[in-house]
Amino acid sequence: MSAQSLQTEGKLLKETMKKICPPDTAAMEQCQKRWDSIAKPLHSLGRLEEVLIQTAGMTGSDEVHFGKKALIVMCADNGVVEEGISQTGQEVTAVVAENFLSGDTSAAIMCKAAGADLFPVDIGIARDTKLRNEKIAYGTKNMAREWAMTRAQAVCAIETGIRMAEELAEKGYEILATGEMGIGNTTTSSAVAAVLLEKPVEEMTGRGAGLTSAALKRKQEVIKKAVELHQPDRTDGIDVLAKVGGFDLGGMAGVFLGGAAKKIPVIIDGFISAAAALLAATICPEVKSYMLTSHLSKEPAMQMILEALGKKPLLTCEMCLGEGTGAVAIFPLLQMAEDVYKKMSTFGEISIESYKELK
Ligand SMILES: O=C(O)c1ccc[n+]([C@@H]2O[C@H](COP(=O)([O-])O)[C@@H](O)[C@H]2O)c1
Ligand SMILES: Cc1cc2nc[nH]c2cc1C
Repeated sequence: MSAQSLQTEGKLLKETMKKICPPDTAAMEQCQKRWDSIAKPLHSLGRLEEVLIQTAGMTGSDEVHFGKKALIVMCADNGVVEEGISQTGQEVTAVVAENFLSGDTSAAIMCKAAGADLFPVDIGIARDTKLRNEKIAYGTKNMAREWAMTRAQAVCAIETGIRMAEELAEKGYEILATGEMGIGNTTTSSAVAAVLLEKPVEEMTGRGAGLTSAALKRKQEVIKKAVELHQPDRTDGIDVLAKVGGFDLGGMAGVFLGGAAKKIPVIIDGFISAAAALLAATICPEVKSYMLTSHLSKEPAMQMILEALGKKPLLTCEMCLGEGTGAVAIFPLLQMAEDVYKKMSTFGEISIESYKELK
C-alpha cells in the first residue's frame, strides 16, 4: 500500500456508514398487507414471508424482486496456521480458491444449480493466484505472536468488500451471498466471536474443517494466547479485525456494509461469514437490517452469533463447509417465495372472504 492510499483509507468506509439508514416501514407494511391478501392461510409461509417483508424494508418497495443473484467468495490465508490449528496445510487455500474458476468447488456447483453468478476474490492468499487480485498481503501475520494485520490493512480489507458490493449492485445484482475460503479461518472467527460476545474461548471454538480432540485443545490455547496478548477493544470492530481477524473476514464485513449502503440484502453463510457480520454490526449497528440469514453452521458459536445479531437461521442441516454454500442454498427458497408473493391470486380475486372477515 502506498503512503498516499494509507492516508485516504477510511474515507469510503465513513461515507458508506453514512448511507446506511433504517428500513422503510411503510414498504414493509405494504408487503405484509399483500401477503395477508393472498389466498392461503395467514402467515402460512412463515419465515419466508418475513424475509420478503424485511427485503421490502431494505429496498423501500413492496415489489420485491430478487432478480440477479451473486456469491462473493473472499479467499485469504491466515498466519496463525503455523501454530498447527488446522487439519490441512495452508497451500489448500490457493488450490481450492483457483478451483472456483473452473467451477470445481461445492459452492460453484451450487451457484450453477441456483442460477447465481460467482465472484471469487484473492484478498490475501499466500501465493499469487489467477483470481481477481485484491490481495492486501500474502496472508496475515501469526496472531499468536503479533497483530494479524495493521489497522490500515483492516480498513483496506473492509473497503475492498464495500467496493465489490457496490460494483455488483451497479451491475444490477439485487441480492448478494457471502462466502470465504481460507485454511485457519475458523480460528480467527472464534477469536473475533469470543472477543465481541465476551464469551469463553472454549465455548466459541469448534473443530473447523475437522480437527482431532488434541488439536482442538491447542487451537483453544492459541486463541486464548492471542486475545490475552493483544487485548482487542470489543467496542472497536476494526481493532478486533486487525488484532485477531483475517482479510476474508474484513472483506465480508465490507460486503455487508456495501450491500446495506446500496439497499440490497446480503446473506450470511456459516460461522466465518457470521463472525464477519458481527464485525460489520459492531462498526455500524444499522447494517443488521440488511442481513438475511441462511443456515446454522455446525460450529458451536454460530447460534450465539445469530442470537447476538437478533436473527434466526432458515435452514438447519448441520453443514460446515463454508464457501457460501449455505447462503446459496436459500436462493431457490427465496425465488419460490417471490413467485408465490407475485403470482398467487388474492382472496378477492378468487371470490372468497379473507381470513380476517371470516372471524
Ligand atoms: O462456514 C462454516 O461454518 C465453516 C465451518 C468449518 C469450516 N469451514 C471451512 O473450512 C475452512 C476453515 O477450517 P479450519 O479448520 O482450517 O479453520 C475454511 O475454508 C472454511 O470455508 C467453514
Ligand atoms: C478441501 C477443502 C475445501 C474447502 N472448502 C472450504 N473450506 C475447505 C477446506 C478444505 C480442506
